Amino acid sequence: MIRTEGLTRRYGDAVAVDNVTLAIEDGECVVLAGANGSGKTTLVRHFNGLLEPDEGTVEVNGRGVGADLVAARTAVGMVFQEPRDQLVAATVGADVAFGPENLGLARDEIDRRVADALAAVNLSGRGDDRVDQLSGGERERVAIAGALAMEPDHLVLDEPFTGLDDPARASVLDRLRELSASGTSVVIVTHDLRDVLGLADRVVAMAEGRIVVDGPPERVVDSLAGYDVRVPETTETDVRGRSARPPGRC
Ligand SMILES: Nc1ncnc2c1ncn2[C@@H]1O[C@H](COP(=O)(O)OP(=O)(O)OP(=O)(O)O)[C@@H](O)[C@H]1O
Repeated sequence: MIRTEGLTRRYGDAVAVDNVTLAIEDGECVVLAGANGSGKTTLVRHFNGLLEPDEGTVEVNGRGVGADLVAARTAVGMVFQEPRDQLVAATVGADVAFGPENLGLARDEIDRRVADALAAVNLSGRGDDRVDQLSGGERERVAIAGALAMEPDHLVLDEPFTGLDDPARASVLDRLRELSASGTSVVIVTHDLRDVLGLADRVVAMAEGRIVVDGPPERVVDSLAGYDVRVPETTETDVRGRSARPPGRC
């Protein structure tokens, strides 16, 4: 579980996250929505200790994040909006293998994870491609694969679908659904719910650093309109489609 209690974070005098208390259960698929500047990224950067709260606490799996940063970063995988900054190796395969190698895993296990992760982002067979020759969307997919290969307890993706084509997006969404079903919590940060609303167990919306909406999509979708987030035009169908799936799963 990821839990924040009274989390407040300021940049200078400006309050970016304002007294947020939030618990994300294992296996829960949460869409964290809100307009630009509402505090989404600032909030999730606390989940693995990239930021420290000015006030309040953050726990992952029952432990304070600041007490063991390595444990928090192993437990919480993150993919950010700017994937370029997250790629570290010359080739696709080496980049995705980088994290698992640092965990000290056996070669077979690393190879399995890399192959699984590349398949999940529709990049099977592209392990030898040079990272500097990839398109922006392909880099985004490599960054997602790198996070998947870590097999974290909790996975946070910040605007993960902007540069992905339809097949890659569908493939990643399928994998996220599988991960959630197997107990990984998935947090998708976005101001555009068109792809993800039908998959979420829960939608949390922020405005001006506070949580203003929190509930299952079918209950809260009508209240999202006032918060500058984009919802599917066929919301009714999507939400009904989602509710036909087993509860508590992405
Ligand atoms: N490094 C920073 N220095 C100063 N102010 C910042 C910094 N990062 C964010 N902010 C401010 O904090 C507030 C929340 O920003 P944040 O990036 O968390 O919002 P967001 O909801 O993720 O927005 P977006 O959808 O545009 O990514 C905004 O007013 C932003 O300008």
